[in-house]
Amino acid sequence: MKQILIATKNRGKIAEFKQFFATVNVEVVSLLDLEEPVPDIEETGQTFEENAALKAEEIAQMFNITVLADDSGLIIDALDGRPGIYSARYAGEPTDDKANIRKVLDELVEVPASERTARFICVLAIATPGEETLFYKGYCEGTIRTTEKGENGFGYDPIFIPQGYNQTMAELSPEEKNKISHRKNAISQLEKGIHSR
Ligand SMILES: O=c1nc[nH]c2c1ncn2[C@H]1C[C@H](O)[C@@H](COP(=O)(O)OP(=O)(O)OP(=O)(O)O)O1
Ligand SMILES: [Mg+2]
Repeated sequence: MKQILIATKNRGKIAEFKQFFATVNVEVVSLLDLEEPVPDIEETGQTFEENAALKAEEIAQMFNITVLADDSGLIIDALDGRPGIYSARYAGEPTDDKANIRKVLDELVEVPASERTARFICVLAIATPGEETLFYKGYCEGTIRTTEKGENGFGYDPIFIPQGYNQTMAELSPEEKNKISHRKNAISQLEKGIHSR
């Protein structure tokens, strides 16, 4: 079976990529599967693209193979786009999903339902040594609840209601999330060969 190395340590992302790539018979290998642990890559970029490229290119160089990386996050209009590229470390490091959710909900306490619009973004970077890195982008529009709900998924899923739904992303089954998510939409661009830069 063909394999793809994905430069991530996020178990939520890994589970989703396993589902996507199973449909085309590609086995997903992540940084958690390697015998030699790789150090965390510092996400020093100012954009999702820069951080996705940092992760993909560093691991591609390390193993001299093609590598896929995912940099993603939540963009909230009422917070001027925050947490944005800081989504994972919004409440500090090490990353704590529940603390991140609490911080977002605290910052939105005064914000009425009609102004709680947001979107998830996913930028995929594919790096091959000696070649130009390719980027694919996907979004998922929605709104932010005032409390958490649901146990599935990861990250900000328990407070994000996708447009057209009345459940949170964390109440959807993995299959349902994978039909509408920002990650799915980025993968679709990849499959169609529509790179964003
Ligand atoms: O589908 C999602 N559902 C809920 N939350 C999500 C999703 N997708 C990204 N997110 C949040 C989680 C994390 O707070 C940040 C990603 O940060 P990001 O640096 O790309 O990933 P990460 O540090 O968890 O793993 P890694 O860098 O090893 O791939 O956005
Ligand atoms: Mg990260």
